[in-house]
Amino acid sequence: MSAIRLRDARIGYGDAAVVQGVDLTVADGEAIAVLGSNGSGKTTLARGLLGLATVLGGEVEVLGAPVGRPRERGRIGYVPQRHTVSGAVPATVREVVGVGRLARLGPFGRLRPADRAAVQDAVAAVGLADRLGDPVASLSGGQQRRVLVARALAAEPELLVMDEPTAGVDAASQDALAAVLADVSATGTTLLVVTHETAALAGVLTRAVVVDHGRISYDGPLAEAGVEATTDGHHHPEGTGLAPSRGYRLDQPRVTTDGGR
Ligand SMILES: Nc1ncnc2c1ncn2[C@@H]1O[C@H](COP(=O)(O)OP(=O)(O)OP(=O)(O)O)[C@@H](O)[C@H]1O
Repeated sequence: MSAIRLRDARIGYGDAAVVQGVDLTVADGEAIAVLGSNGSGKTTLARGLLGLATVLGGEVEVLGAPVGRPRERGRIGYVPQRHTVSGAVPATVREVVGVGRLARLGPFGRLRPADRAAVQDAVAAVGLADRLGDPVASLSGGQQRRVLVARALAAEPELLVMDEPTAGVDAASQDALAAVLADVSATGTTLLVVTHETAALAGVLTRAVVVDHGRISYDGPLAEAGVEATTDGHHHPEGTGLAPSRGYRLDQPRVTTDGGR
């Protein structure tokens, strides 16, 4: 079974397609990066897999069933773009991550000791074990993104879709996150990660697709995806998440068309 299978997919909002003509098959257990310039349609593609953007045509199948078909909760994990946890919710790290675990249990589930252990493990995996009881609102933006990653991990999903999980996260945390994703990938979880920053995740994500004006312009090894290193080579941990902040610039993805891919 393929974890993800798109055939001539058109995805958008209302009746306007943002992504079109997309063919993409991701095998179970694969780890794939979705690259491309701002506004190219990466997020829309990811949201289409989750039923959060509209499939306007073609086929979009996830974990063996068309998107939108009711499925067991918790099989797909999602880390949304940019959003930090709502500061208005006076929830602790443990509670927010626990919600991820509840998704796996279903509407009437209750967290049992094994589930609480899974929550603790997920929080520890993102390096926030000492913040379990703290209000999420008291954490930095980057730490809050790690809470969202932990929330997705806690469900132990078969497919994990992440939209710029490293945006606004400092370099040390990016490396920690890469190690977590390597572990998750090693357990057979399929990863699809929208990112502008491939440097930290290059060891985990082997394949890449480049989205250009709503179409896939490259599909192949991440290492050959035509990204170019920034000239200064410095980290910019204060990155806003709105622009590439580290490692590689993808504003103008260079995809060669001379037969060398
Ligand atoms: N909810 C929405 N309703 C209507 N149009 C949208 C919506 N979300 C995004 N779009 C449009 O879809 C296009 C692609 O946006 P998308 O967020 O998919 O790009 P992206 O590649 O993820 O960009 P970035 O790298 O800046 O996050 C943009 O033109 C945007 O205006």
